Amino acid sequence: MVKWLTLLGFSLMLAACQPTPPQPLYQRLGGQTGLEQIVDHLLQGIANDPSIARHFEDTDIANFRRLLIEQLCELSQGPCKYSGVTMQESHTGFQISKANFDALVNLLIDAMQHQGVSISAQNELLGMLAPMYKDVVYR
Ligand code: HEM
Repeated sequence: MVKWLTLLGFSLMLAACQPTPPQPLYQRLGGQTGLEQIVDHLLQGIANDPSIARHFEDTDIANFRRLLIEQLCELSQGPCKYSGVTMQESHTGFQISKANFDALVNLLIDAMQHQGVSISAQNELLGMLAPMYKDVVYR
């Protein structure tokens, strides 16, 4: 009996030591509220940087905000479905440069940092956005 209880005790201890799986990225970005705040901070950064803001002169910003939140939510496995057009379609004709792209990514990093998002979650999201470079720059 004592032997069984000892064994059970060890099993419970081992179970407690198992690393807990990381939360989905969506949660680590702060869920819907977190994403909204990240995007709002990013929009503020865009507004303050004339080299990026000039591209958005004719853009419906409220719609862009809604679509960007939707896209980031879907990418991070949140409960959303992106309803916008492809990255290639939406960026064609804007002649966005590599410097523009890097500047926007830096503003996003700044926004995530401000929101207290962990470095690993930041890198995960950035890793998902990096392949979009070819669809955004010099289209
Ligand atoms: C990975 C980086 C980027 C992501 C994830 C992204 C995402 C998006 C999304 C979701 C939309 C809305 C698409 C739609 O209307 O259906 C959009 C539109 C737009 N993006 Fe980006 N974007 C990125 C980089 C950039 C950069 C670097 C610039 C310029 C500096 C830029 C300028 C624009 C503009 C001007 C529009 C609005 C186009 C319009 O008014 O129809 N984007 N982007």
